[in-house]
Amino acid sequence: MINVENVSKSFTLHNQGAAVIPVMAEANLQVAAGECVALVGASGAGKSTLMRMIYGNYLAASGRIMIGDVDVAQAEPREILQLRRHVLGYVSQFLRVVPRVSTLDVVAEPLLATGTDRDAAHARAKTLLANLNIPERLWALSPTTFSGGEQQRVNIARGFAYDYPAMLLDEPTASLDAANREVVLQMIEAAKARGAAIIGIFHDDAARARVCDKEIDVTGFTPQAAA
Ligand SMILES: Nc1ncnc2c1ncn2[C@@H]1O[C@H](COP(=O)(O)OP(=O)(O)OP(=O)(O)O)[C@@H](O)[C@H]1O
Repeated sequence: MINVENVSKSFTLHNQGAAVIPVMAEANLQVAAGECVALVGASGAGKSTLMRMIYGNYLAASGRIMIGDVDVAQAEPREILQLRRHVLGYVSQFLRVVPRVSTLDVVAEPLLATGTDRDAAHARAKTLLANLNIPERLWALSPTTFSGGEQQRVNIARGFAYDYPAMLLDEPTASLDAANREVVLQMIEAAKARGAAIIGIFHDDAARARVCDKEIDVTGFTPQAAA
């Protein structure tokens, strides 16, 4: 489902004399449907950079990033938006929300955007919010004023609302209490069981060992190591 082939990346620091910093070379990675692959490697090794390239936030300098039959490294912005709506989900650590939109609508939005009717979308959103222990009195409020942990759980509910065939998870269990961590791990297991291809960054070793089928050490993609 996800195929990363010979991807490289460098950053040009325009505010520092246009210095070019190569950060990745010859990155290769395959994730089948129903499989979860963990990106591992020391801080600064390039886990987030690789994930951002797969999501299309950073442009790869070369190589192919196939999500189904779309090459994210070559796709037009319009195709990337379409891919993100129907195929590729991304659960970041932080919630980015438009003020004044209710929590229920924030969570239901990916379903409404893909044609689910309002009642069914809201029913699904309510189930997710209840499972993630967000008190019902908060559902009509914007999550802008919620605690860090509440915002993270709203973000997870939103990220899992639509059944994406491919998902990117950036530390989905960071700063969750034990009960909510367990809920999220079960959500990841359920996503795998329905056939989602998942790439995750997990600093929680036990969580990674439980839900991931293999680990890819991105240190192997640093330009010096690949040369
Ligand atoms: N926007 C950017 N501009 C310049 N350099 C960047 C940029 N983003 C990342 N880098 C550099 O790329 C390298 C990889 O960073 P990245 O954030 O991908 O590492 P990471 O493995 O996710 O680290 P951590 O575990 O600390 O989050 C680092 O040397 C970083 O300084």
